Amino acid sequence: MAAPEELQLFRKLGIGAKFDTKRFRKDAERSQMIRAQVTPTVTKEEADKALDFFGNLSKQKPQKTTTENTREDETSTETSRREKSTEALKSDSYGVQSRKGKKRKQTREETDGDNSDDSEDSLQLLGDIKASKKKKKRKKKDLTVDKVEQIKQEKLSEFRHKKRIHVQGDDVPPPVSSFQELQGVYGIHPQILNNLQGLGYDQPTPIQMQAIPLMLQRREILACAPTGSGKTAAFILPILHHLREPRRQGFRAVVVSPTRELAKQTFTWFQRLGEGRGFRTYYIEKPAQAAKKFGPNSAKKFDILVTTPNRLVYMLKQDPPIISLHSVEWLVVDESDKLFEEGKQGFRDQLGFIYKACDSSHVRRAMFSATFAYDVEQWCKLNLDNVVTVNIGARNTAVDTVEQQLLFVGSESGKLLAMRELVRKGLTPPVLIFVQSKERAKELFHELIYDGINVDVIHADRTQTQRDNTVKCFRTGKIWVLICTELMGRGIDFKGVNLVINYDFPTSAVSYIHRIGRTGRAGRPGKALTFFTEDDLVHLRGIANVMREAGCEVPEYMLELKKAKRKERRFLEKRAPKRKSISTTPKMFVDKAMRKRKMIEKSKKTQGKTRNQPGGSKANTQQETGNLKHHTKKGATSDEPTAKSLPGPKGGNKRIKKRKQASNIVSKS
Ligand SMILES: Nc1ncnc2c1ncn2[C@@H]1O[C@H](COP(=O)(O)OP(=O)(O)OP(=O)(O)O)[C@@H](O)[C@H]1O
Repeated sequence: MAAPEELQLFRKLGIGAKFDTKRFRKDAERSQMIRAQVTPTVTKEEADKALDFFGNLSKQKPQKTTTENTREDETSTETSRREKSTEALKSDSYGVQSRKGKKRKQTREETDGDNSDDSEDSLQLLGDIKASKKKKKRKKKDLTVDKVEQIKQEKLSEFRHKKRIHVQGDDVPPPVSSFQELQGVYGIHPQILNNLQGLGYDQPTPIQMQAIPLMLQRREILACAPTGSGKTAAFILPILHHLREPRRQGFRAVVVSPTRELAKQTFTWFQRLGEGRGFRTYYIEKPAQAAKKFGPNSAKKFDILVTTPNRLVYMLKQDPPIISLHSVEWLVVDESDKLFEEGKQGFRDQLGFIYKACDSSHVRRAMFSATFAYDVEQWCKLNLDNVVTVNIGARNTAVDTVEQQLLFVGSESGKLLAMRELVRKGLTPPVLIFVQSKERAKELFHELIYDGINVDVIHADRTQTQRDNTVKCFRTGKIWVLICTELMGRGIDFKGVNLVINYDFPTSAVSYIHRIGRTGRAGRPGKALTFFTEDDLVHLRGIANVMREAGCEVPEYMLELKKAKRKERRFLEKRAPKRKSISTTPKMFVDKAMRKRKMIEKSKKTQGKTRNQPGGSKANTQQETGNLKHHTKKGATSDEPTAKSLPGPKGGNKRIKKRKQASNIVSKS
């Protein structure tokens, strides 16, 4: 600082002169020409520190250069944008929100973490703007990938929700929405897609959407989907894809079904869907015949085996075994809950035997059914490899395309009256009638055929040829009404069955679901009518519940009936109530009809023999063909009396009229 005398001299000399106080501010201040600026004694940092009660500022980074500031601004803008989009994602999800919430929170935490990282990096890399930008870009990309994945998952859940597909398991592949996708993603052979198109399969059904990709990824599955929803194609397609081409390696795929009729139907579907691919599918019709056919090496000609458990086990148990399952890559158990049943009616032991016989290290298993059983699920979870369960819709429900109705008929004789009343009003064929036993099937057949209805019957006592012919005639419309037992309850796909009549009440809700599932298939409409008497009250509640679930009106009292205990239900399932025999036709008429029929058959045989002598083999062939024609013409193929072999229509009609007058159906539904 200059002395005061010097300053005074400076002022005197400077009188009149113009002094640039701005330029020489310091000198002006020193000479006190202008007032010196007060420099704060406390710096900004010091002031801020004093106000920082929670010590936040101590964590603050040092001041940055302009460039750094700009970058930080960008980062904070980006952060807030990310936060905003995360918030947006959070608010637009529904079903996914709860599950994804945690992940989102984590993403946000990661995002926050990213920001601090960014700032630290920018400090470390002072001036190295390029490097910092690169890293930021990568992070931005990572985040976009996460977001895209998240949106994809949400869309997937939404799609599954819409199609009522419920899955349980790890790494479940996304469902496909079209068959074409299967070609794009999995390389399904175009010929198979052509075959699908030829069959009129435009869109996959929900079970096909999910089960096909799973099996194509060689995942073991337990699938449960409503009756008539296309489960057969859902397992046939992946099998055909995995087998690639025919090989001389022996059976590489085995499908086990509970009945011959179903096995034969599945065999036909393998041929239709695999047309043009050259696969050789074998259906065990007669084990003895198969034994001759296979020999030690000849079974190698075949690729796919479709069978019932008993036939296969019989062949496996021969010494040496007639058949080998060592090369099996796919074991499919159709109607799995039925095959898992224990005891006389079930096939659990046989299934166990087959399961063990498929001992290749890379064998995969798939279980399919329309109804769910807890023990099958538990078994699958314990024994299958990383199993995925697929359920379509609610478990153990009937399809809503079937209009269901219950009819109280008072007593056993009331059933026949109700049946005749239905015929009087007019039935639209084809119609399936379920009874509880083969004896009752025969009895009802005798009654209905007497009424002049185009009816036939199928049950376990009939020969294989008779059963096959009956099925064929019903499929082709030559028979309009088919009486059957539980044998036809599962899996059989008769196109366009118009009405299912439960003449005898089913002994369980599961049996009811399968029986009425013979109609209303593949989205078509159908009707189901169930007769009940007081003997059936114990099962009524269960079936009423199934009906209500499917949206049918059910009287409230049925739902309030006493619920049978689990043990009791199990017992009742296996034992249908004893019922009075179905008979209103006097025995005399039935016997007369039988005698007449036998006489006709006998005379035909003798005629055939005399006409064709001595050419024996030719004669037999002609006779077989002749018989077949005769049966199909009349719409009956059995050894039971046919419409024509019974007493003339006149007497029958009079009696029918009387019966009709007497019929008085009491309906409570
Ligand atoms: N994608 C599809 N598009 C059109 N029809 C189909 C499709 N898939 C299957 N179908 C038809 O639907 C009908 C029922 O199929 P399928 O017999 O496989 O049913 P399901 O689920 O096995 O029934 P169930 O439980 O009674 O055995 C068949 O006639 C079949 O041809």
